[in-house]
Order: sequence, then C-alpha cells, then structure tokens
Amino acid sequence: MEQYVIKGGNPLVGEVDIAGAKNAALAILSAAIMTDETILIENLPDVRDINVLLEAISEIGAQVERVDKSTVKINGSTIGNLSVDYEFIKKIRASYYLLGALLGKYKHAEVPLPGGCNIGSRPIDQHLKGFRALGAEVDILHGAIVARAENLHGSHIFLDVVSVGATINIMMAASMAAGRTIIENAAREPHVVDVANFLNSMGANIKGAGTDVIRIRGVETLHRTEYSIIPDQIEAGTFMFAAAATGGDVTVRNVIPKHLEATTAKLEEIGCEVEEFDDAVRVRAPHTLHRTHVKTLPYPGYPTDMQPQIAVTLALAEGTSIVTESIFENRFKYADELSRMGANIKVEGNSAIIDGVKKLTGARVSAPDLRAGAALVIAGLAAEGVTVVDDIVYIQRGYENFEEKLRSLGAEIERVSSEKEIQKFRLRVG
Ligand SMILES: CC(=O)N[C@H]1[C@@H](OP(=O)(O)OP(=O)(O)OC[C@H]2O[C@@H](n3ccc(=O)[nH]c3=O)[C@H](O)[C@@H]2O)O[C@H](CO)[C@@H](O)[C@@H]1O
Ligand SMILES: C=C(OP(=O)(O)O)C(=O)O
Repeated sequence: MEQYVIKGGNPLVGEVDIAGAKNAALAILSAAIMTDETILIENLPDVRDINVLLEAISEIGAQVERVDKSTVKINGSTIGNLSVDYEFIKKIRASYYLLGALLGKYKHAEVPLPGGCNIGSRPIDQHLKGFRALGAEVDILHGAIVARAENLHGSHIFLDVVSVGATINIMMAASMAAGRTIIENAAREPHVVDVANFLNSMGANIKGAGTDVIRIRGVETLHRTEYSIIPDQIEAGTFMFAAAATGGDVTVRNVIPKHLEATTAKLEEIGCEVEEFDDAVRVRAPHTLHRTHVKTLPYPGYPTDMQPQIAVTLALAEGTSIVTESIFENRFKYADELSRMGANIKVEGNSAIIDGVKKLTGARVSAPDLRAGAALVIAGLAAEGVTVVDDIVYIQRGYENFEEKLRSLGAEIERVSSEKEIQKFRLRVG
C-alpha cells in the first residue's frame, strides 16, 4: 500500500500541463473496438483506470499497441470473446461502456456489473432501459449484464435522470442500430461531445451532442480514425483549487477554458483572480479566501467530481459556506478526515456546512475515493506540518504523475510505501 507524505505550507506557483480526460478516454477506448480497422488515439492519460480498461480490451481479443505513454493503437478485428472477465471490470466503473460497444457491433455482450468509486448507489437502470428500447434482451445473470439482440433498431428514448454513462452507452449502441434514435434529457458534459465527435470521425452519424437532445442515424459499419482526447477538466480544476487553497499562483496549460467555466466562476466568487488564455487558465489566490455556497449539478453546472476540492478550499475561507451534493449521496466521506486536520465541517443530509478556519494542521488521513483523495492532498498542501494520505490507489485511478506535477509547482510531497519511509520524510522536513 502506498501513501503520500506532504509537508504543507508552500504556496503552489508555476505552470502545469493537464493530461487527456480520463472519463472521455474510457468511453473512447471502448468505442474504438466497434470497427475492425485500426484506431489511433492520442492524449490518453497514463492513469490506472485507463490501463485496466486496456487490459480488459486486450483480454477479449482486441490488439492493443502502446505507441508511447499517451498514444495507443487499437484493432478490434480479432475480438473472439464477448464476455468480459470480472477480475478486470470490478476495478472500474466505465467497464459498462464495453456493453454499448460490444452490443452495437456484435449484438451481444456480457459484462460484469461495474465497480468504480463508492460514492453512492450508482444504478445502471437507464443504460439497460436504453438497450432494451433498441431491441436488446437484457438480463442480469450471475452478477453480469447479458445483452443480446437479433437486430438493433432505432428508438425514441427519454432518460429519467441526466446520466453521462447512459447517454454515452446508448449513443454507442445506437450508432450501429438500424434507423434513427433520439435520446432526450441527454447529459451535456464535454466528454459526451468528445465521444460523439470520435464516433462521427469513425463514420457514425450523431447530431446534437452537447445539447439535451441527441439524434443518431445508425450506420452498418464504422471505420479507422485518428483522434486526440480533450483535456481533463477535473484534473485542471483540482490544480486550480490547489492554487487557491495554498495561496498560490498556478497556470494550468493544455485545457479548454470553456469546460472550466463553473469552476472558474466559483474561484472568482471566493476571491481568486482567474485569467483565461486560448488553452490555459491562470489562478491567483487572494490574501483571504471568501466564503461561498455551491451545489453540484450536471454540466454546465458545478461538477460533482469537483465537490471535495472546493470543500477543502472553503474550509480555509472566512465565514460559513454550504456545499450541496445533488448527484451522489455518498460523496462526503472525506469530511471526518478533514475534521481531523482541524476543519470545521458538519454534514447534514446532502449538504456540508463549513465554518472556515484560519489554518489546517497535518494529520494521518485516508483517501475514501478518487476526488476526495485528491482533495485531502490539497488539504495537506495547505496545512501546517506533515500530512500522510493513505489509500492513494484511489487517487492513482485518475491523476497522472500527481506528485511529480505538484512538486514541479513547489509542493513537498512524496509517494512512499512503508512506515520507515514516512518516518524518514518526517525527520527530513523537520
Ligand atoms: C467513468 C465516468 O465517466 N464517471 C463519471 C460519470 O459517472 P456515471 O456515468 O456513473 O454517472 P451518471 O451521470 O450516470 O450519474 C448521474 C446520476 O444518475 C443516476 N443514475 C445513473 C445511471 C442510471 O442508469 N440510473 C441512475 O439513477 C446516478 O445514481 C447519479 O445520481 O458521471 C458522473 C457524473 O458527472 C461523474 O461523477 C463520474 O466521474
Ligand atoms: C467518480 C469518478 O470515477 P468513476 O465514475 O469511475 O468511479 C471520477 O472520475 O471522479
């Protein structure tokens, strides 16, 4: 088990390059197996979830060739197994995208129920409703989703909740269903648009991605393409809040500022100066952070994946802030850990009430999930003294070279794997 050890107190200063978006990449890699021709994908983030999905894709028989750290070639012509192994899939949520991809291409898929972060109950009823509407028979058998169809046909699907996963999954399967599909109440996240652009570059016919009505004309085959994944808005936002919480001045590069607007607006409300460039955003922290309220919402609202990061920053703001989580019911598991660092945070229902304190103090804390883990690292960077973050395997799911990027901004952070190393770090930093 690895840990991060952090000596807090250094304002983060400098420039940092943002990797490709994990949550776009997971869907795009799955969609890449929908043709028998070779697909080249660039700007892949080098993170655990991506590596697990690539293993699963090669396990079902596709050819996966790593060209370099952020580029991969995939050829799905050799897929011989439509049943995905539980070992791979239990680790990640986005394994469910293999359902839409395999069902679209082969009209048959067997995928174990997905894993991912334990941030709520996370049903997949809307995915299954969509597949059924396209003509598939879907059963849950022995812990796996089994979907089969003689033929898929277009349909008019109204999603009961705005779901990123269901929107993308249905879009993938419908791309190879006969006739026209309309998805209403679709998710509008940038990664939904990125997956639609990718599928269109393979010959699909998808219109309206980025709005809440997506129209798809099914095609018989998809073809080769080369595609570069959009930047990760959540990684970018995490560094932006790290700048704010540490009193720093950070420019995040290789981003699409438009995708960061909800985050930028909140940073400005709490007193940061945010400057936008074509593909970069600079965040300068104020002397004193102001309080604010925030509620997570589907895009273009404030993202749930950025909720813990703003909460730890507000723990250091003057006054009382309220953070309301409206997407996942179990996303405040970091609150007790943050309290152990001196924060004044109380969770009531789906809101956290945060009374800002002047300083946090380093403590031993545990990452309960990916984004909460990253937020506890931010807390450690801002705190006085040494913080040890356990269970960083969650953080590694979604942040490429996290500690190296933070160190390049002046953070004192190391990845260690024993109590001896933690002790050594403590002695070194004094
Ligand atoms: C791998 C990936 O991309 N994960 C992201 C994806 O997760 P994921 O795709 O799982 O999240 P959804 O957008 O589907 O979930 C949104 C809401 O809809 C509910 N729901 C969803 C599907 C369904 O069939 N039935 C249902 O009730 C969920 O419980 C949740 O309350 O979008 C979330 C919301 O932006 C992000 O936090 C995750 O980081
Ligand atoms: C919650 C996340 O991922 P997943 O849906 O894969 O658990 C995330 O990326 O913040």
